[in-house]
Amino acid sequence: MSTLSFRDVSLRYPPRSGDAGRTLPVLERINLTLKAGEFIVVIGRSGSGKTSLLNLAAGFLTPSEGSIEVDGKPITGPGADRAVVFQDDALYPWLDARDNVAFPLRLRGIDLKQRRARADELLDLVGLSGAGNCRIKELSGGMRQRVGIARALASDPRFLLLDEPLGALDALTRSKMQGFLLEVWARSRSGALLITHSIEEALLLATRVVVLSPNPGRLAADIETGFATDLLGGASIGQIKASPLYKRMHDGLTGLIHSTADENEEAA
Ligand SMILES: Nc1ncnc2c1ncn2[C@@H]1O[C@H](COP(=O)(O)OP(=O)(O)OP(=O)(O)O)[C@@H](O)[C@H]1O
Repeated sequence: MSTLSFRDVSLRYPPRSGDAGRTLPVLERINLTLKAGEFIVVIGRSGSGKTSLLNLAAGFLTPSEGSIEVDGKPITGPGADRAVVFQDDALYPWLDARDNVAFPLRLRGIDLKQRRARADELLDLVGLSGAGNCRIKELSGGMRQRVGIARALASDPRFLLLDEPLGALDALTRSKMQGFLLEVWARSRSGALLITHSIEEALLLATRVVVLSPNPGRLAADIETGFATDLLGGASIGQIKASPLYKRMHDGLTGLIHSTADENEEAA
């Protein structure tokens, strides 16, 4: 089974202007393993280092200490085994939906006919059959995010890294997309690491919720949850949110995030 592991990972950013040459410790001694078939959602206060954590997993950043490993092998940069989806869909506006999805296959040298056929399969999977010829500007925000997810799946990644992918959507579309994302992940059998500000989203999507405390970011909690399995099994979001267990966990996480101390604030 594939694993993506943070081993004693610390990250410091170079000094910012006005910081008198001091580096900024952002993450400290993170130990975390994401397995294929798991859906880890990371929450924490603003600035706790969530995006930095995801960028490290993607290989866009290099740890100051420690290592990030896929199946025990340290990563040295981005790779096709890890696909990233951002809040801003980052699609290519000069390509239609099909060619956006097919783009990673083009980079792998797969011929035009084959990659377009695969792109159409992926567009079917994300519920966009028939939208292949659409220009990106003709698609709604939710549709664009689905094209982004289809594109991420094109390289058959072992890990999906999702940075607030639903953050820019209206409440109704977001709620629909949560169910959809869960189904796509379950079918792909990949490991997912998602960042969100929403405790509700974390509880509905995660098999594990990880809480980061700020300044520097440390793991404050790592909690297994079963609501995603309930959703996939046919329970409605309303049923889940009405359950006493959901309410207890929501209250517990809210309290935990508010109580996570910012060392700078404590010292002030
Ligand atoms: N490129 C950078 N150079 C210097 N400092 C940075 C850089 N990127 C982020 N930071 C700082 O690192 C800290 C963590 O940022 P990060 O974006 O990882 O947190 P976050 O938890 O994702 O925040 P938010 O919830 O607000 O998106 C913040 O103090 C931020 O100002």
